[in-house]
Amino acid sequence: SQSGCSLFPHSHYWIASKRIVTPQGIISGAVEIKGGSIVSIVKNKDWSGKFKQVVDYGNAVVMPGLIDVHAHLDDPGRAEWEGFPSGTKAAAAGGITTLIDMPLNNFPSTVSTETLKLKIEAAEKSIYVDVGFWGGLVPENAFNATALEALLDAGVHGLKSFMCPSGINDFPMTDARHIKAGLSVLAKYKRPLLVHSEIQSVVESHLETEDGGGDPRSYSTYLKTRPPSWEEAAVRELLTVTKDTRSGGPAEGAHLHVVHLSDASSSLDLIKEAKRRGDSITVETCPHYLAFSAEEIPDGDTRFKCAPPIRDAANKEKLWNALMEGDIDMLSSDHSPTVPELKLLNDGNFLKAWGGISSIQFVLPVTWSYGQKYGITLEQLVSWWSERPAKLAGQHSKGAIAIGNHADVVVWEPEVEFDLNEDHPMFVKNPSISAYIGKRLSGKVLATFVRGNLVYKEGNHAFAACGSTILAT
Ligand SMILES: NC(=O)NC(NC(N)=O)C(=O)[O-]
Ligand SMILES: [Zn+2]
Ligand SMILES: [Zn+2]
Repeated sequence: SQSGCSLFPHSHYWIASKRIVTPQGIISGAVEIKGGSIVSIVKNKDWSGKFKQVVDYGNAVVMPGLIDVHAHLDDPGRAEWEGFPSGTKAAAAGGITTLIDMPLNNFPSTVSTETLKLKIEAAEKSIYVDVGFWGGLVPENAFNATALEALLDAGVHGLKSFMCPSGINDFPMTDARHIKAGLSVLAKYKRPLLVHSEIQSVVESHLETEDGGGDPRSYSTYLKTRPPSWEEAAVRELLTVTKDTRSGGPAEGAHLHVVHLSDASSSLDLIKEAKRRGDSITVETCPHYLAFSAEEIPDGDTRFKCAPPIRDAANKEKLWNALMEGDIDMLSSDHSPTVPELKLLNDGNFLKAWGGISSIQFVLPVTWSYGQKYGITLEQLVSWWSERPAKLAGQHSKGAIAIGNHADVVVWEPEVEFDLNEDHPMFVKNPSISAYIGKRLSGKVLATFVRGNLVYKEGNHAFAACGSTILAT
């Protein structure tokens, strides 16, 4: 390790624990790390006392670092909303070792080789974890295969598009024709298309432009403006093109990933059906849809505003069931912060406030804490937060504690509870806008290693930002 990159600057050492989560099960033993990679994994009886550089974490859990495939770090252009330094410090403090940054909310949006270059320049030397990039699929480039290929050649891991207005002027929405064209290019690269799946219906959008038909400080007013039928309409439309991804189809090799599913009813049923038919499709949901329900969102508390919206408690139960059944494939943060002024916290107007939940540092304890009721296991956490996200983002050397993989590791204590208040070290730029502040959670991150560098330890970060930008090849 270069000096300053690690709080434990050794290039050859062992991480020991009684609970190491591996693809072969949970073992008691040690993980040998050399030159930033995992070189061996040994069971307790085989190693005790033999090695010199051992960090023994006792009963704390050692598992692969989380991979967040959906984060908006807003850099360059809107770094006051988050930015690479604070966003990746928060990620490291939350046990996330890799994140894939979304192509919008930064300015300019990442939709070309030139704008990707700006992203990479902004990220270099200012990231504490590994960071990759999604590129934007927008009307301007969708029918221009040369431009899309250039963007994919330049290293984006796949593309992202919106089927409704994104709220960002230089990131317009796409329709099924654009998506079909994008998929045919992605097929050659075997990379995915991620889609924000809501289609604004004329009648209901009318409500939003008016006053929502009710008190704008009441969450139910906002909820009515984005009904589940918006998600259902989008998924239905998407499925007209995902059949191209089937084996032997014109876009075989491409993959469609539905981001931040909130509707656990018709939209999910359609996705399940498409999977059964052999379409290459996956779906994620986010901790805020699993933690909160519409009924409990206080009037005027716009920290909870996001799109698609958090729905009722019955829907939340269905989301958990779908996750436990394997119908929802993975989790992501959809960390989408802004400055407190745009959340309109004083005004409390749900119709006008910025939509997006600030969460990146908290997703591990949130998933764990709210999942207790459903009996979630450490292996499921790893599957939802590491293994499957790694696969989606084409990160074959990440996502598992396995020999040959990058030494990307989170060490945490599932049983330790804490209050998310001013006493808890927080690294997101604008913590006041996070819906999780004030909650009591279980699951404290002790240490985070990225490629063998101890980048975070009990409230402290490594002196230097030595995360890598990861480009698809
Ligand atoms: N422009 C945004 O970042 N929007 C985000 N906002 C949310 N989720 O409320 C998103 O992912 O759609
Ligand atoms: Zn979205
Ligand atoms: Zn998002």
